[in-house]
Amino acid sequence: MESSDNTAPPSVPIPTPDATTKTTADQQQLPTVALVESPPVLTETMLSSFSSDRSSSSAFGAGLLSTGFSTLSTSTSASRRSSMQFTRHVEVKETLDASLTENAEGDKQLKQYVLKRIIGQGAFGKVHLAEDENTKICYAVKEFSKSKLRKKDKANLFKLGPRGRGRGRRGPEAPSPLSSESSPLDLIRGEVAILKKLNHINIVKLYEVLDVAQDDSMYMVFEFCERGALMPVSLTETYDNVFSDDECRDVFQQMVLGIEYLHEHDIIHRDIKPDNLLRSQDGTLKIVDFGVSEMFNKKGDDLTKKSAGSPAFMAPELCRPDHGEVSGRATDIWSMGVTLYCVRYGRLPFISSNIIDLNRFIRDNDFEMPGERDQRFMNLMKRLLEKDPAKRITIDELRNDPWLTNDGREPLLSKDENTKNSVTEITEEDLRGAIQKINGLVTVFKAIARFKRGIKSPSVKSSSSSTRESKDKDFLTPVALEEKMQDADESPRPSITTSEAIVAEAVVKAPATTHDRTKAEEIVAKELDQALAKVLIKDEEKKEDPEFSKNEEQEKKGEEPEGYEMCDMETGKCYWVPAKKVKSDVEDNTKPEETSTSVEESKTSNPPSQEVTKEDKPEEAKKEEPQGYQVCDMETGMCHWVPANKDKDPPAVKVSEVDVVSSVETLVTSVVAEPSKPLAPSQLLIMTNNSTFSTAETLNESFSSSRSNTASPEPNHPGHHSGSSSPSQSLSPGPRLVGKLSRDRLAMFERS
Ligand SMILES: Nc1ncnc2c1ncn2[C@@H]1O[C@H](COP(=O)(O)OP(=O)(O)OP(=O)(O)O)[C@@H](O)[C@H]1O
Repeated sequence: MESSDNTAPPSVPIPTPDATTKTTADQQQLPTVALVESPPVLTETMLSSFSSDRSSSSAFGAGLLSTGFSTLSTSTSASRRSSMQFTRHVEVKETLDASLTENAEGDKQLKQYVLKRIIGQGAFGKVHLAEDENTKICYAVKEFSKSKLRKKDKANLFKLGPRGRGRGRRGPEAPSPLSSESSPLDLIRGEVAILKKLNHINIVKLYEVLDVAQDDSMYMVFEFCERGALMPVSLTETYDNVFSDDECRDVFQQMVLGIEYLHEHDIIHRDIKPDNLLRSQDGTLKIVDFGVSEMFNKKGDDLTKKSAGSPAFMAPELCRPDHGEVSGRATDIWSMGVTLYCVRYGRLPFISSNIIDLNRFIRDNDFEMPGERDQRFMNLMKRLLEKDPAKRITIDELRNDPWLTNDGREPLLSKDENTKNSVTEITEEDLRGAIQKINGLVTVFKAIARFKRGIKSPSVKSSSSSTRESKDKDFLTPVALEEKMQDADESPRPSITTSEAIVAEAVVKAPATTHDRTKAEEIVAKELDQALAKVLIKDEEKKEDPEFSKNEEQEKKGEEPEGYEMCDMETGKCYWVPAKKVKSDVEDNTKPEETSTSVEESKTSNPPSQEVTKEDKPEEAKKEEPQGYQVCDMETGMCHWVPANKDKDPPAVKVSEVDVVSSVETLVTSVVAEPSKPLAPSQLLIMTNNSTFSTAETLNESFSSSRSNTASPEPNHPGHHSGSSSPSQSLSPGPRLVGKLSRDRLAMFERS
């Protein structure tokens, strides 16, 4: 790859680990692989300022850049458009033997990077502001939980097959992270391989990848984008601090340049949204997060069947279950259109309180631009948000758009100049070399073992003891909560399900958790431990199960245990299902279920968790209307069939670890994102057998009234959408609605 070192300021050498004052014994023992000769010394922003843009470099010195967007000088944006985008290609370092130490000030330190504070939270870990102790240059260090990544990756295996595995997906020949040669870092190898190849001012620069062998974390060191994300996006609120016409144009031009560069090199980003567009101190836009990006090996090929990205930014052609192949370039352009709309108006063009309606709106509805007076902007938006991908504006057409170029007064940098820092095709060797491997399959088993140990935590108490003890505590256990609710209600009340109670219980504690996700997680983790004791197959039972013991032994020997981990594709939460159990559970599921009135009963007659498919529903096979309902977690899409018994109270819902974990995950997200509006227990999404959505509360009401009227809820065939919207459809959407949600999950909802 072309390097423009001659344009960069002189390098300040960074000491090798040996010379680093905080070198640990571990670092000395284990080799650091693939250290490169010229380490990064300056952020991309600084480099471009020094090399190509005198005005922004002086602005940097004057401290102008620490203020808001309005400080962006015209000369800076003009120079972006017209001068060469000097960037310096820096090799990405790979360090497999990093240690997390503590320095004299009590700050955590990873090699020369002193972790100063947390600046963000990603799906797989925190993002830290770090300072290089030698150069004093700041970086954003993104932490990844290996176990979370692995679970997600396994889930992707079920969902997508090997081609879709690993962050930053690519060709079918990508080695499986579970192959015998795998290392934990293989889980991000695709993303690293893509990032290593990119060299553009509007794309975040990756400097180093580090694995801390002895714990669950690995790290990616990125250039620090001082001004963070472009803007917050909310499903419910409008962001007031919208951008001026010039600022919108500047942001969009930079977006177009960055995406043109990617597309020209056959990389589809697939998750363009304001959250993934950060800004450096001088207002330079940086496209980040290549976790779901895809690189196509064949020139011009961009057809993909995959769905990824954030629902509110997804193109209409992706908003259909089982959509066929779509053009990845066109979907990126749609997302750019939604992003431009957000930047201009401070809100989303398509808004709905639930994902199914949102998808319908995106597919079928027009968007509005009330008060917009610039006809050029209106025309551009219509071409960006064109429902037919074949008619949608292309990047080449965008280059000449009257609004984007301000009628030719502010032209873009030429395509040749913009794309000349070529990306060479990622070869198999690149991919394998993206991160050097030292660990083998052992690591996989360690991760599984760790996960299992997590389930069988010694701190888990028996349900009775935990219930008794918790009465003394300042929060309610599920059982205590249930009792309390029943006391408060004169009429016999349908049994509150344990998963709801767990959520409810954590909600009780939620106000105290405020924005601190870590605290919230700690609190719910404790809750989870107790809850798991109630809902999981007991350890004793497991130990008696010869298949289970066999698996344990196999694992100890380092052999692959028989069975599989069942994972929620979105959250990556998994649990282990021994091989024999799988068979019997599936058989069990084909038999008509007894109505169970307690979690204990349901636990013995059913597997801890099974996604409900048509085949699973017992009565459907007999072509009878099934009596009962599905309980679905609106976040994960995990569903359970619960048979109804008209003469009795509605049965307690089976609860699995997956339910609990994902409920808690949803709760944590909600608590952290909207501490003032924690999820109520009734906000668990329940899909009744007439396929309308209702909350636990409305369902309970409907059962109560059906009992008093001795009439059962009208059963319709599952899968048939009534079309009527129940009041419960106005469920709180939760912050995740604008987060990532896979197409498959929506399909699952719609099929149900
Ligand atoms: N290079 C960076 N410079 C400054 N802040 C950053 C940088 N990268 C991430 N952040 C901050 O951290 C937050 C979380 O980023 P991150 O990309 O990890 O989250 P995410 O979108 O959930 O991605 P992922 O799915 O990959 O975990 C961002 O919103 C941003 O505020």
